[in-house]
Amino acid sequence: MPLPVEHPHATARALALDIAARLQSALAARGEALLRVSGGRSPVALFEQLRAQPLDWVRVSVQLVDERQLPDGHAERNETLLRAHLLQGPAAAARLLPLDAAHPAHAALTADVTVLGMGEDGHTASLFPDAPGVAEALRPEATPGLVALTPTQAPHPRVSLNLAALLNSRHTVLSIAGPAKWAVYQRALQGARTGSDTTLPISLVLHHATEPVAVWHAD
Ligand SMILES: O=C(O)[C@H](O)[C@@H](O)[C@H](O)[C@H](O)COP(=O)(O)O
Repeated sequence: MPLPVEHPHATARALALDIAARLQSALAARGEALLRVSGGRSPVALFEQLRAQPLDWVRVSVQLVDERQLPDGHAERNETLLRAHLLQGPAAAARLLPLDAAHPAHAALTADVTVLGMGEDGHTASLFPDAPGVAEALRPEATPGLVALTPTQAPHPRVSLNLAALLNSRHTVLSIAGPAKWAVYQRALQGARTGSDTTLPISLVLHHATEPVAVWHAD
């Protein structure tokens, strides 16, 4: 397991600049780029910094790592958040790849950058430790794909990329804020050193990543 690279006292602007530089390199190398992002509440500031970056957005695809199973346009859908805060201004030209069973190939793509969030229960994307069926979704050797999961402690049934799909990324960012999430990350890192901690799904990302995960921690 490569040790994570930690960025303490992180700002949304510094993370946006780092991500934009990586997308720019991908565009230069391959002519297109895939950015995977999380939903939840935390990424709004990042999205607003990122959308203003001078990239050739028309060649950038964006995909969520998870979605709440709610009607289109619902305020609690991650896509609604993404459209309101990232796919605006220059970034409105980016292509949003749907995250649904009708497009299984999208879940198997290699991302250039994946931005993960984390809950205080150690979940990432919608891989909640208490969700029935999560063990299969957390098998690193599973075929990269989409899973349907229903957490018991969080609202809404979800669809999520499985661990194998999340790991399919040239660069992985874990973006967290506040002391409580920092403490959970520290526990997950401890577990990642042994590889046995399936109670904190983020620990498995840290353990199985083949490149160092970049941990951006805002105070
Ligand atoms: O749909 C979701 O809920 C997310 O993708 C999820 O994995 C999120 O990143 C964490 O729950 C952190 O969420 P907050 O940013 O709201 O704390």
